Parts: sequence; C-alpha cells; structure tokens
Amino acid sequence: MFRPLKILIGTKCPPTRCCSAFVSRMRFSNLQYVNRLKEDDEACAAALQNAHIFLFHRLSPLLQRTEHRTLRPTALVCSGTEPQNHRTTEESVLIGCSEENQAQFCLDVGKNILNPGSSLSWWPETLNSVQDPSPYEPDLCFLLQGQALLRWNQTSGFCSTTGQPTHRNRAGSQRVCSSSGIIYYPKMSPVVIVLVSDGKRCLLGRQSSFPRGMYSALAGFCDMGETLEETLRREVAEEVGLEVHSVSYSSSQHWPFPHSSFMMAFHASVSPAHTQVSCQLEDARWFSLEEITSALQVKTPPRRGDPPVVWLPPKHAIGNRLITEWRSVSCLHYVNM
Ligand SMILES: NC(=O)C1=CN([C@@H]2O[C@H](COP(=O)(O)OP(=O)(O)OC[C@H]3O[C@@H](n4cnc5c(N)ncnc54)[C@H](O)[C@@H]3O)[C@@H](O)[C@H]2O)C=CC1
Ligand SMILES: [Mg+2]
Repeated sequence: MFRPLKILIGTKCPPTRCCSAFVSRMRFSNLQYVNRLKEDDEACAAALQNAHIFLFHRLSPLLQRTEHRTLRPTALVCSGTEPQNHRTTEESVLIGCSEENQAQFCLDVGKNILNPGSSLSWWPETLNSVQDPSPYEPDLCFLLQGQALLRWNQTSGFCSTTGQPTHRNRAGSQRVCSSSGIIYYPKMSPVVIVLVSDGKRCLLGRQSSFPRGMYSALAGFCDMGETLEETLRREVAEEVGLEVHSVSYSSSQHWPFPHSSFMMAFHASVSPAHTQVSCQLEDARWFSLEEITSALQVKTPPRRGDPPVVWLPPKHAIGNRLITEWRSVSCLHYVNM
C-alpha cells in the first residue's frame, strides 16, 4: 500500500527556468548531477532516498491552498531513514534538483492507465481557480515537466516495433524494449502559436473545445517536414484565410496538452487592406486595444449563468504572453503618435 512519508506544505519553490537560473545551475554542477542520475540507476535510487517527491493524482498535480489563497504543490520529503514502498521507487520520475543538489521527483499516486486522457481538460480546473497565480508561477514549469514525464511513462509501456513491454530506467527519462533493445525517449509535438496584427487590432480565435468565452492566438501543429515559418503561414491561411507578411519570434513554452506540445510563439502582421477573415474555427475576430485591455483584466472564466464575457489564456500560458506583448507595443505606439 502507498504510505506517505511526510507531507510538506508550501515546499520551497524549485528554481525558475530563466537564463540566469540556468547559468547558476550550471555553475553549481546541478545539471551534471541530474544527467548523472539519468544515466546511473543506482545513484538515482540513492538520490530518491533523500528527495522531494511532488505528488500527482491521475496526472493532475496535487495542490494545496495557502493562507494567501494561492496554490502550492504538495511534496513528500524523504528523510532516508524510512523504507520506501515499491511504487515510490518504481514509479517516481526525476524532474531536477534543488540548488542544494537535493533530487526532485514526481509520483502519480492515482494513475489512470486505462484512460490516461480522462483527467485532463483543455485547461485544468485547478489552474482556473488560482486567484493570484504569481507565487505559483515558479513551480509551474516544474509541474508541467513532471506531468509530461509521468504521462509519457504511463502511455509508453509497449514497444511500437515488437509489441513487447518496455522497461524504464530509474529516472524515468528513457524506456527500453525488453525484446529488441530499442530505446525510447520522451516525445514532444512542435506547435506554432501566432498573434496576427493589422497594425491597430489583433486577431484572436476560439475552438469549440475552449472554455466558454475564451479567445487565444491562433495555433497549430507542425506537419512533418515543415519549417516553423511554413507552419505559421499555413495555419493562418487555413484557420482564417489571411496571408501574413512579416513574422517575428517571441518565446517558447512546454505545454502538456494534448500530449506534450512544444509551443513556439510568434508575432505576425497582415496588410490593413486585407483583413477580411474567412473563419474555419468556431469564431475568429479582430480585437481593439481597448477590448484587449479589458479582456486582460478578466481573471477567471465566467460561471454558468454569468453574462458572456471574453477572457484570455491565464498569465502562465504563452498565448497570454503574446497578447500582453502586443498590448505593450500598441500602447507605446499610441503614446508616441
Ligand atoms: N499555451 C497557450 O497559450 C495555448 C496553447 N494551445 C495549444 O496548441 C495546440 C495546438 O493548437 P490546435 O489549434 O489544437 O492545433 P491545430 O490547428 O493543428 O488543430 C488540431 C488538429 O491537428 C491534428 N494534429 C496534427 N498533428 C497533431 C499532433 N501532433 N497532436 C495532436 N493533433 C495533431 C489533429 O487532427 C488535431 O485535431 C493545442 O494542443 C492547444 O492546447 C493553443 C492556444 C493557446
Ligand atoms: Mg489551430
């Protein structure tokens, strides 16, 4: 039976993924340490004895509300003195380590192998209920990584060539076919997300699968053989029938839906003379600076029975970042006019 060792409420935030964090992590050999744990099963098992283990239930992170109404991940703190049960040692996946070289793992205590997608909505309810996501944000990329790795391990139990079972290494970072020795690594699907502007307005769309009232930048999966620029132009043409004429890169983000996407975000513009939308989505329309400004203030989705309101992806989604960047540049433009 699963036996928690000690529940830590409000555990210390893992480092964020900003460039400076990476540089300092390199300096203190943290990355080399994590790489060693991925390659050395014995070292990884030893590290697990004194690790922080972040808990998930059916792929959703187990969060706790703090006294400030924010949400924090729940972690077991392993002291190394108590024996660990079979599931903890066999199913925890390594996601990194702290500045003090304490290993950090994730463990799904209620995994749902038969229907692994069932617990995931397009946007997790728990994230919608965060009143002020800022203190939670540093944990988010960590949790998304853990969720993706747990999901990949849960759904990659068999070799797609031989049909035989695959076995994971201790860290959960690779799986090997028991019959052919083929090695499998976690997979991601590249996705382009693009905010199209006509100089004064930006174009947002919604799919029927989006939560009610939500609009976001246009997005689409890369086809095999395509460049990012080709995907971008194809998706904009397919979804709204427009031709973009300038493209600039913004940033990127791992996104767990539907099966670990790697989102690459761009701004693009169309000629103000050619803005007629031919929509293949549930809806797509142009938004003015004023409309975007008020939509960015809507922090929670409308509840059933509330009047319709446009709301945008939350702060930690890259769609929000694109829209916020566009708003800042547009505000500057108006100030300078
Ligand atoms: N983080 C953010 O701010 C946002 C993230 N997204 C994410 O972007 C992703 C792509 O956007 P969509 O408009 O849905 O893409 P899309 O416009 O390419 O349409 C989805 C369809 O593409 C096909 N497809 C091709 N390759 C696929 C693959 N590797 N995995 C799944 N389906 C594939 C399927 O038929 C699927 O129904 C979605 O997973 C969505 O969660 C979308 C908007 C905002
Ligand atoms: Mg799309």
